Amino acid sequence: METLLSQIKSPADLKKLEKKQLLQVAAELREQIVATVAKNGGHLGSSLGVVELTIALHRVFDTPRDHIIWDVGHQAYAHKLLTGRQDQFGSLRQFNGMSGFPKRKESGYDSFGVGHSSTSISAALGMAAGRDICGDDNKVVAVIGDGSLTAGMAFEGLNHAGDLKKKLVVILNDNEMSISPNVGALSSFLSRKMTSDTFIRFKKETENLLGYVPGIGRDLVNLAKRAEESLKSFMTPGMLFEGFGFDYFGPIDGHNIEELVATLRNVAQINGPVLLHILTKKGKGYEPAELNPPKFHGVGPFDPATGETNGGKAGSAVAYTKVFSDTLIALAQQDERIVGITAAMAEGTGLKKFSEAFPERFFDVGIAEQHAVTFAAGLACQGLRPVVAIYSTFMQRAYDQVIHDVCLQNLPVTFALDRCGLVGADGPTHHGSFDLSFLRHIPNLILATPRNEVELQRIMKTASTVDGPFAYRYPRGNGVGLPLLDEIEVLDVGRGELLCDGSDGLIIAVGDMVNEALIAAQNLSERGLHLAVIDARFIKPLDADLILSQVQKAPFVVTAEENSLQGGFGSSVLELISDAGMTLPVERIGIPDRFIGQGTQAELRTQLGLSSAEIVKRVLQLTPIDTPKVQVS
Ligand SMILES: Cc1ncc(C[n+]2csc(CCOP(=O)(O)OP(=O)(O)O)c2C)c(N)n1
Ligand SMILES: CC(=O)[C@@H](O)[C@H](O)COP(=O)(O)O
Ligand SMILES: [Mg+2]
Repeated sequence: METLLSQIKSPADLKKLEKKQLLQVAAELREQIVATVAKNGGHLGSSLGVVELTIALHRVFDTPRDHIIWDVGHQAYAHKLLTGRQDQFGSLRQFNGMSGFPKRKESGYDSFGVGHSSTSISAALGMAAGRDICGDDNKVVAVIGDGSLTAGMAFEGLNHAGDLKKKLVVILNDNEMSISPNVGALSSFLSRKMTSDTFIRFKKETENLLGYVPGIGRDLVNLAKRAEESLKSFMTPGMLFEGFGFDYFGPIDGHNIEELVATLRNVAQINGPVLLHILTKKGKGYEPAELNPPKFHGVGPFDPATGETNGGKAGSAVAYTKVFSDTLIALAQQDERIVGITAAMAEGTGLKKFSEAFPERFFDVGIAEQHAVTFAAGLACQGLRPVVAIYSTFMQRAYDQVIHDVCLQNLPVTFALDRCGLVGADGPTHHGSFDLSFLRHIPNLILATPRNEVELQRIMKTASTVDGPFAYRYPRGNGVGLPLLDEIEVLDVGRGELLCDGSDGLIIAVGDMVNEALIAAQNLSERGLHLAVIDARFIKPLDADLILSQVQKAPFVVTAEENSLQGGFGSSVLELISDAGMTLPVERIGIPDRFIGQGTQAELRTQLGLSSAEIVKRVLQLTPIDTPKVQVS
């Protein structure tokens, strides 16, 4: 039977439907989203939570002339399905397939590209201001979640919007969840917990105070009691947004399409900034996601009938995140100065376990990477040893804080950068391709990356002994399967490791690429070429003695890293060689100077030549003609 959804080729078709048919569209959208995410993995709960909102938005607004800007964009699956992309939806998050986030290149309906949080209000305000300069009259709507509203950037946008007074609709999608339950005073305020707490305290204090007034005390108390109800209704989340110069409406039920449509029609007419507060349930309509929102925030393939995932990858190797998590707990047991900080990623970074082991020494600061770093600097000033666990891509947000607040003052803050290099299906917004480049030139900062899980343990232990800033980065996925250490040794800072000797050429690698280098060296030695392999381990300080001593004997150097070639590890080796006055051919393997798409990590690494095969190929290109003729595998 043909579904209603399949008849919707664009929002114009949605507008033609009867009101009563919209519930069926909502159900069909949910079915399609669950079926596709169950196969491909993706951000399920957030998308299910805004199905009704998405229908209402495309009913009321004239998209794409009117702009909808989705914050983070992980909730935009229904939007994609209603805007002419049903045929491609099966390729969601696949190699060369549809992006999991709004992307301007993908569709004219995706008004703003996104993946990182809290940009929607600023972008929408820019569009509204641009519209007015150009004399247009299209409408602009930002949709932001309560989690994303915890970032300073969202408030920078609100602050400016209240000043510019442009015609702009901001929809606050409040489900009381970030990835984990949302945190912070703002979250309490929105959920009215603060309203009632504050109110009760206010009431008690007032009663006490008034009760003491001689003669008329009791009357005043009674008067105050009569004012109670109006006072209560006065203390709403609206006060906050009205303070920013917005007209506030809500909260309304974000799953009631009729109410949403009617309210949106009204707020769309208001000639200034408006905030519409809607209440939704993350995972709405799919029970496993409603019951366990963190699991279904971003989930791998699962059985749609039960919600069961396969419980992790086959094999004995442990995920780097878990190694980080367990090792940090072990280190913190020995050193009570260690505290853990996350910016709303307790699950993803593995700090959840730390928070259970050391609740007093753990901080979830909300989606506030900049604050996380400066907060850590403050803790370090107090003699503590903060470990800030942030995905490489999100650390981009806190660049100045790393330099100005931590490194300039040489404070002992450790940065644990998970998801370095290529992360896979989240694609270009989330690859951690740039961290070596944006960190390696910062004075005082030590920068290291492990080739396997045991090395991660050693680097972590080393970081815990250093009295200054230290960053280490490790990839998404599993280690190589080594048994973990109970006794972890401290490394010499800046000391690399010669893993394989040879004089026919030199490969210097970091991170996972060291393992590829070893495979390549083995392959080449079977062909009669004997290459030395160095695991530089520290990108800063580089092990100049080791590297230059090997460079002296080598006819050429190949560097390998899973980081942007621009200003990355290979560049640092080039600088070292040049500064030493040496000249020899240097080939650099790494991520090229463009944004990399989505796919599995394996697909992307093959596409970009981040592999032993590519190292072999480059070596053979550099090797003099009279070496044995060999086949490139
Ligand atoms: C700068 C940045 N930090 C962290 C993240 C990771 N992240 C993605 S969604 C999310 C929670 C968003 O919560 P909310 O805005 O309330 O949306 P919901 O998932 O509840 O719909 C987080 C922390 C991100 N995308 N960008
Ligand atoms: C949308 C977002 O930013 C996060 O949900 C991110 O996708 C998580 O990535 P991991 O799945 O690697 O934890
Ligand atoms: Mg939320």
